[in-house]
Amino acid sequence: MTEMRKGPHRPEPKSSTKNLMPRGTALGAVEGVLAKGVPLDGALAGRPEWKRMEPRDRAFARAIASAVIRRPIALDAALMQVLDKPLPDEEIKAHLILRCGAAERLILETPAHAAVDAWVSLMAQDPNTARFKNLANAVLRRVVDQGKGAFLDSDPLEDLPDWLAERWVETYGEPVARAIAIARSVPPTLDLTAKPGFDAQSFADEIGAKVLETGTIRRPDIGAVDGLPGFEAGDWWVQDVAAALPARLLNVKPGEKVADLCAAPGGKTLQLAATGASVIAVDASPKRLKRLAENLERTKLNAEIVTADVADWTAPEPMDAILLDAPCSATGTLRRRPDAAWAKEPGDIANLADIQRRLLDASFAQLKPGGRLVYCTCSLELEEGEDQIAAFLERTPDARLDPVTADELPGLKEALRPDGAVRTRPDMWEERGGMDGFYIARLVKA
Ligand SMILES: C[S@@+](CC[C@H](N)C(=O)[O-])C[C@H]1O[C@@H](n2cnc3c(N)ncnc32)[C@H](O)[C@@H]1O
Repeated sequence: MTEMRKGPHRPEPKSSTKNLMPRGTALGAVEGVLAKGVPLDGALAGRPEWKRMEPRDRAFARAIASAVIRRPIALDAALMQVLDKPLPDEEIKAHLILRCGAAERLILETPAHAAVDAWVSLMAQDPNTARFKNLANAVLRRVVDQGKGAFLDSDPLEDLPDWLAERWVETYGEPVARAIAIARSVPPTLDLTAKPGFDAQSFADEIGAKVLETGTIRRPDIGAVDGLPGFEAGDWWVQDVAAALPARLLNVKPGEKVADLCAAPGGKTLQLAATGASVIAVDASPKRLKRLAENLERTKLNAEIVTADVADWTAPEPMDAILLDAPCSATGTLRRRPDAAWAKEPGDIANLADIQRRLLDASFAQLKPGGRLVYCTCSLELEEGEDQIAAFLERTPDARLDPVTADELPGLKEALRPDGAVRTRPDMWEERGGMDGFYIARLVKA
């Protein structure tokens, strides 16, 4: 997913005023996400005009929509400094237009002369909102001067669905929960994993990036990934710094028989295949496996692809090593997918934990004695991580935790739990742009 950030990679709207199409697209998408829980990608691509839009306008629409979805309540706090009273509850569309306009002014920092007329026109176009057009004009002209303080003071925890914010406060305590919410409130970095032997430092210098201690190449701006040098050659792939850890911690050696379970779209399969191991990639989704196959082709790496439910899959022979990246609530990735917060419900977590339990038992059964399994989820919820593994160890006498050591996590000791499992959080490496929240445990079979 690409999205606009401030700085040199920021796509500007094609004309300074009245560029209505991308703004109208953003408005429709925000409505889909916040009111109906539709994923942002689907809400944007589902707009009839999407196919006709130029990449620049698409990026602009996505940037506005993402900005609103990250900070809806903070934007309301700013608007309330200018409005005499809130809009009536039923004026959903007018409210969303004000939020979108305020996001452009306050977050994307579009000057009033380039943004306000367009939002006033969108307000005027719809007979249901037309009577708010003068209000929109006045509010969006003044929202920076009068509302910026309230925007900056607003608590990012309030921009999350209540049940999720409450959960994080209960699990991690309020200061950490707030730090996680702050990490979600700004656009993420571009993180790349390179093939072994690739000159990551020269590449990083070329694209204005840094090589982090764990080997990930990180650039502050996402920009257009397929335009970067080395994309066609398949020298690297997009992968969050924390998402790159599980495959590394499996310590795969050339020639080993390795299964990547729940593999698609394949970031971790590529890492495993690049070690020279013999890799089987299993996933239940043919559509996602197609992307995995394309990724293997682009990077010129090899893995056997199997379409199957991991709960029913039997390995052709006992495996030396297994990576299980189980389906999860993905609450650790909300800084990359801020819209996903509205697509979840509290009950999802118990259902997913149940699926993870079954997949974990089935996966462990495919290991040879002495084999190792890395279990991971990109979730911040204990039921999908710490609690899941504690229960597994209790019911599985031939399993033990193989503690990860501090030198396996260069620069990231804070992610090491006392028991040797790993817990990353979006607020870790905050000054460098954070990371996805992952739980990772390495298990060994007796
Ligand atoms: C977290 S994603 C995997 C991401 C992937 N490992 C990567 O690094 O690109 C979870 C995957 O599990 C797959 N999945 C969900 N339930 C499954 C099941 N019962 N059997 C096999 N795959 C399943 C989904 O299709 C999805 O691709």
